[in-house]
Amino acid sequence: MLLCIDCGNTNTVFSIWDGTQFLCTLRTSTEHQRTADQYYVWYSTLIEHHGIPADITDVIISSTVPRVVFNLRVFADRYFNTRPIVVGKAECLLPHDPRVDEGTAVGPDRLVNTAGAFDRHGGNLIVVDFGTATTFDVVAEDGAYIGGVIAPGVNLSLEALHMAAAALPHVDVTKPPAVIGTNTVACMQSGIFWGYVGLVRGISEQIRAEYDKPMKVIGTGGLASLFAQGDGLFDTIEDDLTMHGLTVIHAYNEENGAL
Ligand SMILES: Nc1ncnc2c1ncn2[C@@H]1O[C@H](COP(=O)(O)OP(=O)(O)O)[C@@H](O)[C@H]1O
Ligand SMILES: CC(C)(COP(=O)(O)O)[C@@H](O)C(=O)NCCC(=O)O
Ligand SMILES: [K+]
Repeated sequence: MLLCIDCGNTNTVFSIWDGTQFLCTLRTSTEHQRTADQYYVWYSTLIEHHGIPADITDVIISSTVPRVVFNLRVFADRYFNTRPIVVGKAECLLPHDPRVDEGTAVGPDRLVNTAGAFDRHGGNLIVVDFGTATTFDVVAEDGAYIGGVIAPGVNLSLEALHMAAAALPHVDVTKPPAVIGTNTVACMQSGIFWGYVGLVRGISEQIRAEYDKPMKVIGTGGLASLFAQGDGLFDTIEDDLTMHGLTVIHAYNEENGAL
């Protein structure tokens, strides 16, 4: 079985792929001090709790935080006796190489989203990922990542508002009942929710105009389903897109003898 690890700047997600389906998905906060042993204590406790028959033979890692990769490699080696493939490293083949400015280190999460989305939908796509940052990944006709947009994440923007303004409280992201807020919290929620709806709609439209071919828009990441309520933003929402991309890249490496 394959253990897929997607480490973002906020959360690290583990998912076990049995070749047909994901058996479980475990989420922990991303902390660069966490050791291989700490990962295992957390992982094995939950696996046992859920009664998952997990016989891990392979591990694939995508991490937007370079510092955590060392301990995740040790974790794979010590507890599963396997050498993981790490997306973005030379050892990991990609179905399509990105076409970006020379010297650009594209976020591995974006390469993985690209591979996952192309596998499901073919080319000419915009993938919108609501993570710590809100990213737009443009997938060309042939499946290559050709660039995109990086905007501040939804929670990051709310947090910045709270930190910078003495009278603004900490609030949760939610869809407010109206655009015109009649109290402070409602005003902030409106600014964030409708602000991001406008951002996603506007940027998607501008990408489409620049790209000049019909494109599908796919939403993913923790908050995508909330923004799906902002009608017509996405053609589809796929919460498991990054995990699916990891299985696609793993299979590609296996087929091409890189494992
Ligand atoms: N279902 C959810 N509802 C509300 N907030 C969420 C949900 N899932 C994730 N978040 C928040 O969205 C932000 C991005 O989360 P995540 O997608 O895990 O980011 P990353 O991949 O960058 O680690 C975090 O601040 C997280 O707390
Ligand atoms: C843009 C990101 C911070 C998004 O990370 P996330 O929100 O998933 O934690 C990450 O993809 C990254 O560090 N990218 C490197 C720069 C680039 O992709 O061009
Ligand atoms: K992400």
